[in-house]
Amino acid sequence: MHPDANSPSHRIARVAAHLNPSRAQMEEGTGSGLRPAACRAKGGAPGFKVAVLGAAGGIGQSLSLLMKMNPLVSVLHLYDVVNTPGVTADVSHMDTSAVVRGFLGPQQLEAALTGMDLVIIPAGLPRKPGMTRDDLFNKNAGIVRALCEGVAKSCPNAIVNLISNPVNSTVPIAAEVFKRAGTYSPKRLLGVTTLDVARANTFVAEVLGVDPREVNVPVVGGHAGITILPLLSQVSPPCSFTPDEISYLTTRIQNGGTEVVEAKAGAGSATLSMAFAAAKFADACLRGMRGDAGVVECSYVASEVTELPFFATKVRLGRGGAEEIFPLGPLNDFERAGLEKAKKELSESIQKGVSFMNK
Ligand SMILES: NC(=O)C1=CN([C@@H]2O[C@H](COP(=O)(O)OP(=O)(O)OC[C@H]3O[C@@H](n4cnc5c(N)ncnc54)[C@H](O)[C@@H]3O)[C@@H](O)[C@H]2O)C=CC1
Ligand SMILES: O=C([O-])CC(=O)C(=O)O
Repeated sequence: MHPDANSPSHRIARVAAHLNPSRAQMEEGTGSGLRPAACRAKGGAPGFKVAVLGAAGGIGQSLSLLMKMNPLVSVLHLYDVVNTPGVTADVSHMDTSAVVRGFLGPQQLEAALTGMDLVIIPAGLPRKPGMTRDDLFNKNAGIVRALCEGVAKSCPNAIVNLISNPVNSTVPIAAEVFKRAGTYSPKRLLGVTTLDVARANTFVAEVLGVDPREVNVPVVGGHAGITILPLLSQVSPPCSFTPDEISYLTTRIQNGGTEVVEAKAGAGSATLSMAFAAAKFADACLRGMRGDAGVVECSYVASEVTELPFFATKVRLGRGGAEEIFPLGPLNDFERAGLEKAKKELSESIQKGVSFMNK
């Protein structure tokens, strides 16, 4: 090191270079929060390395903020095809310990993913009023395939939290990508259905007149319309509902996404509640990866609970991802009928994802 390298003027120059990475540096991957080796502000407490793919989007920005607040995260990589320099500069000013780095465009995907422990994927188009989640398939299938190919290449052992819709089909697509790359571990691929549980907890708590934080509703099946199956007979703490309440709650939980899409009237779908749900699920994954006992969340995973290859139920999260998949438990007649309808639609969505990869 030059004898003056630690002089006040040199230190200021170093920090300034870090704070204002030029767009050219960002495009070369030399800026974007990559800290100069001699910079004192190393951050980086022990913890996990997490990447958000689609970090400049409606979900991605709030999710990046929430992951920067998570003390289990030591390094946070923000990747998108647009606007990551701004989001990265912004989030990096939060005085929490995670070191934030931004990555822009496919030529930086490899750098964004190398060394990551957990990859969260909210990249892709959201719905507009009148669309189903399946209407997003044509655009989002290719995005998910390309990003998962990047995961297989650069961080094959990372746990993946997949948010991009239609989740019922994008998770099977991701599984096929990993199988082809020879990196597939069913335990490490988790479709995020936490927002269905958050909505179910909220709406049930409203009906019961209690704090939603005290309520836990298992939601099984998948993540679209009738495939979203709240098990109101298994609510914790135990409670009972009238037939009208069951009908109202089931419909509202299944249509929660559409309720937001219509209220936003063309400006997108759930982003804030989704970022909250994704951050909650990612935190549960990180606690499991750390070795905490008894971390259980609902998730859409490879499963033998039904005859379908993928299904959402409660799973126990551990060091390797979904370590244990819990059975459905006792269902009442209403839930059994709902399950049969859900399975029919789910089966088609799974097949659609697999066929996309076999084209
Ligand atoms: N699983 C769930 O419960 C939920 C899933 N979603 C889904 O999440 C996805 C994202 O939603 P929003 O954030 O509202 O959309 P958005 O349009 O606000 O953001 C999407 C971001 O993805 C980026 N992107 C597009 N192609 C990309 C690529 N190849 N690589 C990296 N980034 C790319 C875009 O540039 C954009 O910044 C949608 O598919 C939506 O349907 C939304 C809510 C709930
Ligand atoms: O409804 C949508 O399109 C977004 C979504 O998956 C949800 O909010 O549950």
